[in-house]
Amino acid sequence: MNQSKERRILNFVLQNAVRGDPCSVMETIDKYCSEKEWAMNVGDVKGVILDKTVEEINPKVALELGTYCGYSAVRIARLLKAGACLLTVEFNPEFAAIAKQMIEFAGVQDKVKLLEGPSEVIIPQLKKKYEVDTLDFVFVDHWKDRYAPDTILLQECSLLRKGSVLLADNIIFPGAPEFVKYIRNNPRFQCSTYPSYLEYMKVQDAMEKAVFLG
Ligand SMILES: CNc1ncnc2c1ncn2[C@@H]1O[C@H](/C=C/CNC(=O)c2cc(-c3ccc(F)cc3)cc(O)c2O)[C@H](F)[C@H]1O
Ligand SMILES: [Mg+2]
Repeated sequence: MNQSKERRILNFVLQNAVRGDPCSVMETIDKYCSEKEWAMNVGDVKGVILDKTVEEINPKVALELGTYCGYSAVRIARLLKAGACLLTVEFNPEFAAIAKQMIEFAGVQDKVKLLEGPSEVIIPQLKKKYEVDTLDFVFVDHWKDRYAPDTILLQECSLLRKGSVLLADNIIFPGAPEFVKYIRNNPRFQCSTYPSYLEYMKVQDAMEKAVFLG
């Protein structure tokens, strides 16, 4: 049966990127997805906003919702200090398998734990099963209609502490209107919007940063 786009992206990385070099993996994915086949990685433009947010927070424990091919997992993990870790959640087995190989090829596997399953199941397991106390940083990039319910679930599971930072992708395109309405009207979050561009396109997009006030 014919290969998936995600499999083609992984193969292009395995054949063209430098093993153990996260930047090389990111650049190679960006090259493939801007020149050959578009894919929904956060990309090299919004990726700089992600980088700056991660560097500012310097998280010990980070969570990502929606691993996809592992581009942003590699992007985040490369910036994590010794002893810090990224938990990334993906429920599509094919994507999870691809992301696992992508993360290992990039050499960041010691900083990343890929949790295969739906966020609504994994989030309530983070404390007991994955020994998480609270999350310092959450990158939200899965189904857009799940951003708000999962933000509520994170609070219900006491996974946010005063100062925890959420960064949500695609606030403009495809958009996450329920999330924006929820988070900007919620006195427990201090929100800021970062206008940018959709990955690999001259289309406006934005990221929303929301700091939990406790
Ligand atoms: C709901 N719970 C989940 N649990 C675990 N993994 C999940 C869950 N939900 C999804 N996943 C997993 O998270 C990923 C989903 C990413 C969704 N991302 C997008 O749709 C998305 C779309 C565009 C886009 C822009 C222009 C255009 F013309 C068409 C599309 C751009 C973007 O940057 C995006 O992030 C993965 F695929 C899915 O299995
Ligand atoms: Mg996205």
